[in-house]
Amino acid sequence: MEELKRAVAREALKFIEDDMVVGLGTGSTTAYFIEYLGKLIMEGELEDVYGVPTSHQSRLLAIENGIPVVGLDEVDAIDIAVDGADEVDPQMNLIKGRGAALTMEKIIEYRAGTFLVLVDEGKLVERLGQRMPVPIEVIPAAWRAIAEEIEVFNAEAELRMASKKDGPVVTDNGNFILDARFHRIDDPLDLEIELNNIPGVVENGIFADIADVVLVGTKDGVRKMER
Ligand SMILES: O=C[C@H](O)[C@H](O)[C@H](O)COP(=O)(O)O
Repeated sequence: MEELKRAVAREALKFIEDDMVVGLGTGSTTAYFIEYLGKLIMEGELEDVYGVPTSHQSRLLAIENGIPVVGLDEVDAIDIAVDGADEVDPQMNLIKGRGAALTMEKIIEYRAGTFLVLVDEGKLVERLGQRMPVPIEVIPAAWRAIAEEIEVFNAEAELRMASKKDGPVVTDNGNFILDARFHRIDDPLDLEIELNNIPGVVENGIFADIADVVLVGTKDGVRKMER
């Protein structure tokens, strides 16, 4: 599994050129990409490349690996964003947010000229929600009211609890995460919009219609899905 992640991360380097501003995703797959990108920059193979992190994790990793980091409000545009995903359907709609970084990820990836997704073949599903719940970032005071409201969508939502801290996971933005299991997601784009209409929802982990290229690591090599 780790080898498949490394393979897609290496392949993603082919999309990076001098003078690019690169959105740096969050998670274990992107961590390899950040490591390899840093190496190319440090060796002088790539020049004037800047990274815009999507989380504390990617910011720390970028600094550690020698990638110059800038904030979203310091750049005119993002040329490409590179990130992992938790599920990918045949239309390249995604579920993201296992690492609770979905809000900043979506803000940056929505604005990128190209959004490149890196997954292993185990993440491919026929229908979103088949394996993973949809993470929803919520304002803390509203978590219970939103969890109840989500039942209208034929789903059960659970407050995500932390493992190395007592109590709930707190996102980089100071909010809580609800993990919502939907019985069936027929229209990802529609559900993404509907969930964001609930007051107190900051963002949700359905990324419909924004991925441009998906690199899939398989035992037989890296496969490319494209719009
Ligand atoms: O919040 C986390 C992100 O959406 C990750 O990009 C996603 O969970 C994939 O992570 P990994 O590459 O570790 O499977």
